Amino acid sequence: MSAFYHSCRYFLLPVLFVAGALAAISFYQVNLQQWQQIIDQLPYWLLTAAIIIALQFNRSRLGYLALLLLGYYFYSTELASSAEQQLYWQQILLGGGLVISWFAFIKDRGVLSPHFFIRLIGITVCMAASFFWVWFNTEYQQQLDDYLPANGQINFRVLLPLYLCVSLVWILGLWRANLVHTSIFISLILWGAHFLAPELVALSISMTLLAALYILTVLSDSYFLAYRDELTGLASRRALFNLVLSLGRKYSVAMVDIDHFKKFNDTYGHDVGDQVLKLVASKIAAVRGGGKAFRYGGEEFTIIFSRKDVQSVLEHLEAVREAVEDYDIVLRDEQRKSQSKATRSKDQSRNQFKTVSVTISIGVAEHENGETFEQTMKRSDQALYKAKKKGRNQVCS
Ligand SMILES: Nc1nc2c(ncn2[C@@H]2O[C@H](COP(=O)(O)OP(=O)(O)OP(=O)(O)O)[C@@H](O)[C@H]2O)c(=O)[nH]1
Repeated sequence: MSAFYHSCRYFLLPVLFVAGALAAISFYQVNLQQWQQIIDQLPYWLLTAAIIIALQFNRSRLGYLALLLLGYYFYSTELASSAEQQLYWQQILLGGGLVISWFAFIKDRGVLSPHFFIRLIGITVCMAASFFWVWFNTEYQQQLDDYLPANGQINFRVLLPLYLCVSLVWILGLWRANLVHTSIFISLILWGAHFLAPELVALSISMTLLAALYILTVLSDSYFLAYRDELTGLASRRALFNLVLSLGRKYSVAMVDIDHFKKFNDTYGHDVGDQVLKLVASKIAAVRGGGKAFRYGGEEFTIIFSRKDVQSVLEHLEAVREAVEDYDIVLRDEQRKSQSKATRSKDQSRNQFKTVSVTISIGVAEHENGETFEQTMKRSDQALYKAKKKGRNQVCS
């Protein structure tokens, strides 16, 4: 998966999705008014659900964020008068912004662990820092105005840390795109918008959206963990057996195995073996003819062709075999990281990149009437064994 595709899928897409939802809500705002009472209660229910689900699936950062948002929603709708909120809006905006941003940089940890106290201390420090920052800027406003350029007005100066946080979290989101991070980034934007442009989105709407986003993030992340192979990004064996339940009578199963992979691992090391597995997996995933690729386990892959007989899939499997055979894999030289820049450019000029290549063997079988999936798979395994015995790097049926 290219880095661009990755950041589109895990960062830009959710951001656009939330922006689209907000646009739709503001478009239908008039129609929603009759549901106002329910909408005002929704954040309580959904944020509570988000806390339970996030903690259940060990996504502690989203759990804590949902808890803090729930607390803030209760404070602003039930506890504080609007005069009190006006008085401390900068501190709360800045403190909340710092907390949300800090969450983007830490890891999910167990709730019942010493990390819980570290999170509490962190939240307290963020709030204290924001109170101090606002006090400092107000107290020394005159002196700061004298020394700083004209655009260093009080509001801009007070909120400067927030702007920096948004930029940092945004950059981190593009670089390390994942759904939890994107949810944190969106929380930061909606948090800022609530204070700086309150007319844009009602608090109940933004809280409801965030709670829904957290729940979706946790559930889809967990689905991904269960059904995707972490190393190659292919669907996992569990996903394969899920798909089997929906297969009709006509399908073909191909088993793919990298040739002499043990020797490869022994020669180049397990890390390089992992790199090669990833690259081979990307070639297998590109199979045409409606094939769906899975990592079966180790260096074995399975391709399922629904509604296809063996004769019609052979050319596509042959194309995959050729693609792997023709692929010169350039190895990342781990030593290069520790070399000086000068040595590295000398190495490059001597063209010292190491390239390797591997081959794969494939066995394929077609489902026959009365057979279970396991039996068809066993026959494709036997065909794979035949391919290995005949000298490897070929497709057998
Ligand atoms: N690097 C790496 N190696 C793996 C992984 N999973 C399995 N392997 C290795 O794959 C190798 C499989 O070797 P074998 O099943 O003996 O077969 P082979 O060497 O590929 O030989 P043939 O199948 O007979 O061509 C073992 O050395 C495993 O350690 C993995 O995730 N990463």
